[in-house]
Amino acid sequence: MVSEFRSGFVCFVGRPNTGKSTLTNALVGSKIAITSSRPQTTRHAIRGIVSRDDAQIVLVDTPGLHRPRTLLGQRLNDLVKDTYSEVDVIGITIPADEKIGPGDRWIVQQIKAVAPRTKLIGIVTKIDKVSRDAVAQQLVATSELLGEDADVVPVSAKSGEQVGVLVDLIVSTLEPGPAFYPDGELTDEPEETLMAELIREAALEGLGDELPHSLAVVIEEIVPREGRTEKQGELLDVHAILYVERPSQKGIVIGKGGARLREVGTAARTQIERILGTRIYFDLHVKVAKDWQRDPKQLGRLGF
Ligand SMILES: Nc1nc2c(ncn2[C@@H]2O[C@H](COP(=O)(O)OP(=O)(O)OP(=O)(O)O)[C@@H](O)[C@H]2O)c(=O)[nH]1
Repeated sequence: MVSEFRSGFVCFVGRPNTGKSTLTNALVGSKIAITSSRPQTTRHAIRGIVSRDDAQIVLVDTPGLHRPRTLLGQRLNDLVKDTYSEVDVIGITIPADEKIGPGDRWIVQQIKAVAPRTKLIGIVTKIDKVSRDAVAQQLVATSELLGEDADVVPVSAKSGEQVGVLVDLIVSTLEPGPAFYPDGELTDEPEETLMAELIREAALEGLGDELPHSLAVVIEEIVPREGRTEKQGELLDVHAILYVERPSQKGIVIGKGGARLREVGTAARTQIERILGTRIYFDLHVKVAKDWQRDPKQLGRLGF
């Protein structure tokens, strides 16, 4: 019997340095863990996609949860908590080589309070760093921390040991559902797609239903700015075109005196700089591509 296709959203949560990023990369494989598309169900960045014949796991990024000291910290935490209740599975990362402490307990408490129905998996990371006995002890401690309902799995993202077991476990906890990304592939040009998608998202922000299917963004060129000193850091000049279907839509996207387009650029730039860690200068243009939605050649050119 062929089992039903399963899919869902997963995020890794844990104290800093517990191996979340390394694990993400190990799961996603060589294709780097940046991608662009954000499905409707979550407002948070996708870090990677694990695609198999029988399942698709979408790894969602969350900034870390911190003990809030400021109002801004509180707001950030609220955002993170939204993610906890939106995802299907939360993997709590506990390093094998460090004792479970108040920081771990606080995170688990928060998650259980905010997202009581989200499935938890305890992931004991970095098992290559300690003895088998120490791993076993940490598994027991993690199980006590999370409660009986939670599965606990040991893994080394570095050696790859148990990575497949973790994927199997995650898949087994997901509900039947479709692949969110049809071919399951991450693009070979993740940065371009990411930029295009974030610009598109920013341009659609706050607009009604009319525009969404009529807007495509093409990154024409990414050019490193010359003459930057090491101290200034890299700056990328990014030339992008926003294609709309009708002249009336062009006005909407550009806004009065270009105000809206500038906002779009700023919003997308802020996000992209955060994700890529590189400064960006956007040169955005809006063009009308008549009836492109019905023209297969145009569609192809625009990456649809
Ligand atoms: N030996 C070993 N080291 C690991 C493993 N996974 C991660 N590390 C190391 O642990 C450190 C932290 O790993 P990250 O993946 O950056 O941890 P993180 O949880 O994403 O950290 P933050 O981004 O600070 O939250 C890095 O130096 C990794 O190389 C592992 O399986 N084995």
